[in-house]
Amino acid sequence: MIQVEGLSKVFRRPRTFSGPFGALRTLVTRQYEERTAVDDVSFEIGEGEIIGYLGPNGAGKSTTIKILTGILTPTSGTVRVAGLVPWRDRQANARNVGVVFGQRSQLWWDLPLIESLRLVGSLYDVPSARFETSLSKLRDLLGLDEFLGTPVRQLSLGQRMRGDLAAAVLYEPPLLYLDEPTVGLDVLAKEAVREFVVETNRAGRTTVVLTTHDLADVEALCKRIILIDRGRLLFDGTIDALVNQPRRLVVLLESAPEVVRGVSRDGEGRHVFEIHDDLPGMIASIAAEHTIRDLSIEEPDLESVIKGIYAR
Ligand SMILES: Nc1ncnc2c1ncn2[C@@H]1O[C@H](COP(=O)(O)OP(=O)(O)OP(=O)(O)O)[C@@H](O)[C@H]1O
Repeated sequence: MIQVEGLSKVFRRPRTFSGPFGALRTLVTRQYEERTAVDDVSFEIGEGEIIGYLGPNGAGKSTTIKILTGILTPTSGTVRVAGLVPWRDRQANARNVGVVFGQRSQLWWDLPLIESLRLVGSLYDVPSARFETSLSKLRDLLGLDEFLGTPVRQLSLGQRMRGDLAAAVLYEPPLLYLDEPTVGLDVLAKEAVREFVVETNRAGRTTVVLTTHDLADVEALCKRIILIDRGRLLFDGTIDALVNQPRRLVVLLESAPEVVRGVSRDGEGRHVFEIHDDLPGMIASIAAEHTIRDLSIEEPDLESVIKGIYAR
């Protein structure tokens, strides 16, 4: 469904000067600085997958999504989305994709939700019978009835998000980009969004690319994740492969030596050992040479594993 090969995006913006006459200096010097937002990234996403596209703030996630939706042109690399080059075939590509940005609505602020949905239907040339069937399914699935006649600006965040989701899938695109779809929502509303994504993916084999900082979304929805940081791809694989790592023994020693059994002290003065077999034997051999102040056993969880990858 999506093929990305050697994708890079470098932004070039005027260098700004501060201080007295800074604005004038910015104007007259015309110096530019470059920022590489996406740096030689390659991946493939198959039909029907739900992928978590993750990274810390400024990692390059939105820039990648903007390239995949055709809003931005890359500096180099090749991209195919359902066989199309998104920035060249922008209109055809737009028909293949639904997009939801959690931080801002795509709906018409002053129109009742139903009118916004009708407009989306006509913009995407959805025949009226198909529109009505699709709308009636979405009314059930997203519980739209109680606020279909309400202007979008009066909707609560959770209602607005349900409206945005409906607009994104009304024309049944094979591909859905969700950018922080649960940001700011309460627990129940988050759950409703996740159920909707699972159902949409299941019913129409819709491919979903999800960017989020909420790892509960990722654990609920994605089998596979792609991690990027500072524009570079750090990991591409299943969550199972990430989390299925040895448990760890964390030890705080009285004398805090630099190295114990080949393991260096970390920034918090702890020694962290991978547990492969005989845990009591491991503890006994450490205790034979050092006084143990504290010890604990850590199960690998997605958050700590991801933090570990970012820290590398
Ligand atoms: N239009 C632009 N002009 C210049 N620099 C930009 C532009 N858009 C993004 N950047 C820079 O590119 C880098 C990647 O930004 P991007 O928005 O893709 O990150 P992100 O992973 O989506 O972050 P977040 O999680 O905070 O939304 C950042 O350093 C950002 O400042």
